Amino acid sequence: MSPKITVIGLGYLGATHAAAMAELGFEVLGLDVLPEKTELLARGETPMYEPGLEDILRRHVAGLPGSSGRLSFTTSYAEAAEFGDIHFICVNTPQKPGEYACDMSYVDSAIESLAPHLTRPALIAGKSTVPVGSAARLARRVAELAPAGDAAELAWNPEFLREGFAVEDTLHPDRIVVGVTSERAETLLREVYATPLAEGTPFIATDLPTAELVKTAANAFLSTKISFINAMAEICEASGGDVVRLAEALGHDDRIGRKFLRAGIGFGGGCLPKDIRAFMARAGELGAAEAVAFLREIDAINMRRRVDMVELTRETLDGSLLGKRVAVLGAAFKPDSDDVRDSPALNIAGQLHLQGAEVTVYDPKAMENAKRVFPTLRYADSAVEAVQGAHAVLHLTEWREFRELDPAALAETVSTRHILDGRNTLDPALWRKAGWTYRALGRPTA
Ligand SMILES: NC(=O)C1=CN([C@@H]2O[C@H](COP(=O)(O)OP(=O)(O)OC[C@H]3O[C@@H](n4cnc5c(N)ncnc54)[C@H](O)[C@@H]3O)[C@@H](O)[C@H]2O)C=CC1
Ligand SMILES: O=C(O)[C@H]1O[C@H](OP(=O)(O)OP(=O)(O)OC[C@H]2O[C@@H](n3ccc(=O)[nH]c3=O)[C@H](O)[C@@H]2O)[C@H](O)[C@@H](O)[C@@H]1O
Repeated sequence: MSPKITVIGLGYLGATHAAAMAELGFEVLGLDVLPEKTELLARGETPMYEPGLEDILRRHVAGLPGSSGRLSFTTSYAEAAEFGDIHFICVNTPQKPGEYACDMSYVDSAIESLAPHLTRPALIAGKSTVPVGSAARLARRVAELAPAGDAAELAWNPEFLREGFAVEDTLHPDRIVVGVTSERAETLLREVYATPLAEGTPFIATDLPTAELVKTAANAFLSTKISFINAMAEICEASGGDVVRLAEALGHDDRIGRKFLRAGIGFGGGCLPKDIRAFMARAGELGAAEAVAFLREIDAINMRRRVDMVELTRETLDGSLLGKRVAVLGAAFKPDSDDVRDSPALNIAGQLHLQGAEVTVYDPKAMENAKRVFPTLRYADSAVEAVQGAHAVLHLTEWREFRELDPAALAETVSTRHILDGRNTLDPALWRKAGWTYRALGRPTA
C-alpha cells in the first residue's frame, strides 16, 4: 500500500507540496497551526497566488465536487501522527529579527508537537531550509520524544522550487536530494518520488549535513550569480558599458550559462536574502566564517542596487524627490507571485516615500500583501491609474502586463516622460520612440 503523507506547514512550499503529492496519487493530510489557512484550503482556495495551484487543489480536496478526495486538512498533530507514514516538515525558517541567524523555533515547535504522538513507524522528512547540523540535532530530539523509538526516523529532503513555477517544479523537479540515515528511509522516499524518478529525475541520497548544505549552497550560488552581474552593472555605469549586452555575451559560454544573469534591482523574497545570511551565521558558529565571508559582499552589492535605484530616480527628477509623483509598477519580489517578503520593489517604493516622493504603487497580484506591509503608500487599481500625472515611472517587477503597456498611450497621461527600468526587461527603443527618457541600472542613458 502507498505510504500516507502529511505535510506540516501550509505556506508557499507546504500548500504546493500537499497538493502535488495528492496529484501524484497519495492520500495527503495537510496541517497548519493557523485554522484560517486550513479552512481556506479545505474549500479549495489558496492562501497565496501561485499559478496552477488552485487547479490541482480543486482536483483533490475532499468534499469538493468531482475531486479525488485524496487531500484533507487539519490543525491536530494527534490526527496527523495517526494518519501519516511520512511527515514532510514545511514550516517557515525566517531570519531572526536583528540577527543574521535562522529562526528555528517553528521547526523545533513542529517536531516537539509531532514526535510525542508517533506511536508507530514513521519517517519525518524535513523540507524547510535549515542551517547545517539542524537535522542531526532534530533526529536526536525525535529519538527522545517518539514513543515508537527507533521506528520513528528523521531524514532531510530540501526543496528547490521557485515561486511562480512551484507546481511545475514540484511535479517535475530537476533533482531530488535526500539526507538519510537508513536504507528504510531512502526506500520510502524513493517510493514517494516514484513518478519523477520514472521520468529520469536524478536522485541523490546522502548524509544529513550534505543534504542540508546542497540547499544552502544552491541559494548561495544563485545569489552570487545575480550579485556578480549587478557588480558588472556598476562597472558598466562607471565605464559606459551596457550590462544587458554584456550578460548576453557572457551567457553564450556554456560554462557560465545565460540564467540568473539578469541585472537590475537585485534579489529579494523569503529565501535568497535570509538564506545567505543564515549561512554566514552558521559558518561562524562552526568556526568557518572566512569560507563564506564573500557572501557579505554578495549581500552588500544586492542591497546597494536598491539604493542606487532611488538615487537614479532622484537624479532623473533634477536632484530632488520632495513632492515628486512617482509611479511604481510592481510590488512582488518577482513576477507571477504575490510574495512581498524582502521585495526590492516595495523596499524602493518605501525609500522614495520616506524621502518625500508621492509614491503610487500598482501590482497585478501583490496589492493586498503590499498594503499590509506598507499601508502608508498609495495604491492604484491599474498601471494606467498609477502613472496618471507621474513625474517618473519605475518598472520594478517584470510582470508581462507591464511589458505589454503602450508607451505612446501612457505618454499622454504622465507629467514628465521618464521611465526607469529596474528589471531591464522593457524595450528601450520602443519607449524612446514614444518620447520617453529611458534609464536603467547598468545601461547607458542615451
Ligand atoms: N517559498 C519558497 O519558494 C520555498 C521555501 N523553502 C523553504 O521552505 C520553508 C517554508 O517556506 P514558505 O512556505 O515560503 O513559508 P511560509 O511562511 O509561506 O509558510 C510556513 C507555514 O508554516 C506554518 N507554521 C508555522 N509554524 C508551524 C507549526 N509549528 N506547525 C504547523 N505549521 C506551522 C505557518 O502558519 C505557515 O502557514 C522555509 O524554510 C523556506 O526557506 C524552500 C524552497 C522554496
Ligand atoms: O529557497 C527558495 O525558496 C527558492 O529560492 C529561489 O527561488 P525564488 O525565491 O522563488 O525566486 P528566484 O527566481 O530565484 O528569484 C529570486 C530573486 O532574484 C531575482 N533575480 C533572479 C534572477 C536574475 O537573473 N536576477 C534577479 O534579480 C528575482 O527578481 C527575485 O527577486 C531559488 O531559485 C529556488 O531554487 C529556491 O528553492
